[in-house]
Amino acid sequence: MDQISTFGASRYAVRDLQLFRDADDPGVVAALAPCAVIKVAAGARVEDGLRARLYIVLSGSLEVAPDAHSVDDSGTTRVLPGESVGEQAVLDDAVNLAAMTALEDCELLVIEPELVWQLIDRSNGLARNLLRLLSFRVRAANAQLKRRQKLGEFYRQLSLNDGLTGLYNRAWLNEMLPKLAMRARQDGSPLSIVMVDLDHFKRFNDTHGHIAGDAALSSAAGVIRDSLRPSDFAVRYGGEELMAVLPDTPLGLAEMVAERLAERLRTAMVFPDMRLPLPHVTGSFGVATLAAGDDEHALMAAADAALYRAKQAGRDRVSV
Ligand SMILES: Nc1nc2c(ncn2[C@@H]2O[C@H](COP(=O)(O)OP(=O)(O)OP(=O)(O)O)[C@@H](O)[C@H]2O)c(=O)[nH]1
Repeated sequence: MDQISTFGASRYAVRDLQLFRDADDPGVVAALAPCAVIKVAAGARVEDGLRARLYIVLSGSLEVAPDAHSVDDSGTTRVLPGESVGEQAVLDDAVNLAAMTALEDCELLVIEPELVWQLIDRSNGLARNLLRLLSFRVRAANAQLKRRQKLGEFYRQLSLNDGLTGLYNRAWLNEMLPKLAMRARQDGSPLSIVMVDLDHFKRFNDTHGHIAGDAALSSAAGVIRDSLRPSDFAVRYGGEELMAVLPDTPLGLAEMVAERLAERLRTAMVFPDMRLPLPHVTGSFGVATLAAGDDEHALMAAADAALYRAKQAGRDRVSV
């Protein structure tokens, strides 16, 4: 990163610099003449020290990562001849955290911050160009932020869904059931749940293999998902334990929903592949409704107790 010349003695002209477009009056040209032109070899970092400076690429190209501490390289920009980097750090007098690396041998014009301010005072054209550039940068940063938010939301959704069945998972239940219970208490609306435990599933796995077991689980999950209203939720909260969460649903209606699920499960097909039809699986169902003054733990315990009764009574049935 050696100084090889001054701008005035170099082969470059002020009109080629984007920031100085329509702002190349003789005063500006004279002020820029003593500024350093440096050479940076391909692959080398532009070492800015602790002082922000304005750099304008005269030849070659730079890659700029927004923050030298950032680990991901999404959001890096390529700065081409005539374009500048570092103007924001100069304006707010901050240390330039951007990591600048030469993509090929480069020549850069270096403008010290004091001179940038003097030039802004002197040239309306430069001030206008700077404002335009900053406005463009703000828009680009906002767009990137939006993209990241969307990506974050995508991964959040992913973390709340079960990979095998696509149903909501235990993390979802832990986050959402307390909220649904609180809303039900506040609104005075009934909240019911139906716990489903597949019957003799260990035997099914042992007889037909784990892959067939996975297919049976997916089939059962599909039955639940496809049988509910859009406002209900289907959850896989354990290995072979599924649940329907039914807001605004009193106990009697929840029991009917459970009966419908039991019936559909009895007849649902399980196909791990097209050559091997498998026996149907059945489930035991425990239904409960949030009682006045109770919380989600009491609701889960009530449904669990009902499920236990369904198992004890011979499985493949609904208990309240
Ligand atoms: N294939 C498959 N099996 C699972 C999965 N998660 C849990 N299981 C199996 O589910 C079985 C549950 O067995 P148990 O809890 O003993 O109950 P069960 O055999 O269904 O008997 P009952 O509940 O009393 O009717 C175990 O063998 C688990 O390995 C899964 O993701 N895929």
